[in-house]
Amino acid sequence: GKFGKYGGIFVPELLIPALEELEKAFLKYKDDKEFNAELEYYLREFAGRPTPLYYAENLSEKLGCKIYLKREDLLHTGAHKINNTLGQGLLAKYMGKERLIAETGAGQHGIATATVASLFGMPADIYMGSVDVARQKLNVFRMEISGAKVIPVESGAKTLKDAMNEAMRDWITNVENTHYLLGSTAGPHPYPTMVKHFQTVIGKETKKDILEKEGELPDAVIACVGGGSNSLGIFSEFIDHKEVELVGAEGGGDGLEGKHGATLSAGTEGVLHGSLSFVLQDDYGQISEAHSISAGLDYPGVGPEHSYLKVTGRAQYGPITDEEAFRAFKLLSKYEGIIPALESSHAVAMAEKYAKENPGKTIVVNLSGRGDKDVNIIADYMGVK
Ligand SMILES: CC/C=C(/N=C/c1c(COP(=O)(O)O)cnc(C)c1O)C(=O)O
Repeated sequence: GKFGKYGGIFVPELLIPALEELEKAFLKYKDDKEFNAELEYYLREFAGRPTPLYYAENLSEKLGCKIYLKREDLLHTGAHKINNTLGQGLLAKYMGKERLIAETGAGQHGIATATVASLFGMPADIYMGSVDVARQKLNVFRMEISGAKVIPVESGAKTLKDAMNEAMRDWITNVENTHYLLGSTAGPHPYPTMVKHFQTVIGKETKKDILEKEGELPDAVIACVGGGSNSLGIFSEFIDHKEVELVGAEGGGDGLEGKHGATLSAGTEGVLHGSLSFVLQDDYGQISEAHSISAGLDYPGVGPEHSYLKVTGRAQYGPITDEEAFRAFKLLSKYEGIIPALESSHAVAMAEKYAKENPGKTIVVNLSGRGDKDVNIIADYMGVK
């Protein structure tokens, strides 16, 4: 469970047996015919896969590049998160677990967990920082109407990091009957490997479609990076093709001089939530408070595989500020009639920057989610009452 030196298992002794049980089950079922037939059934009939690889004609005109959008925003529940929650939810069922818990920031992973809990007839407790409960109200309502319990977290920054702390604490107490459905490629082994595995369906579809449409691989694949799952899901199929540039857009918040969540752009090596990766920390090793207009990127850690891709130079990462993301949110809404999640807006803004420096290239942007959840944040940001 290592990516170079990154990854590993840095957890209290109490969690080791649960992680070993989970790894054993994942290795047993990941290539199992029956498991995959059932997973593919739900991905197709329930979540709505495959998603389009849409040629954004107006945006391409405007940016002077060929821009393709991978439409994970069209999935049931509105983001890529359901790829992972269907995989882990089914695995939990096969393992005989009776209860699901999860952390959430943007509420997309939360609703994707609540949705599969309803589908598989399990109770779900979703931990969510009270700051995020306030700024992603629509998703809190959706989780509760789906039968899940949203547990506000009041510790620390009251955002994603703190929600993960509480979820891990619950898991330690209830490890016998509970599966912790971790929502990104972070955390202790096997989570970074397992979550990426369930997200690689994005990259597989993208590679097939771009070859059909263009007859060759794209020049660049661009995605936003919070914990790192939608980006690894789409990067995965291109990593071995060195001619394809992989670009990650991080939450630049107020800029690198101010508060942000750009862990790979400005962080250092450290341990958080059970794995060695890059983190935002002060000189004493205390994890710093992150900030991003988008709750899903508002996280002072990042998955260990991204740390490996960064130090080996296989992928490039840069910050996109709140302001740049906000402008890209409006750009896509106005030019393509697609309202993106604020997280995904960071990838669109990064594509704009890439297009300016690389005219005439072919770019694939992972549109990880839709922006319904964010309209009140945008309205406030615009000063619209
Ligand atoms: C697991 C906590 C992250 C959440 N969301 C992260 C997110 C992200 C960033 O997460 P990653 O793909 O895992 O980097 C990108 N796009 C959308 C639409 C997101 O909602 C959540 O709680 O919904």
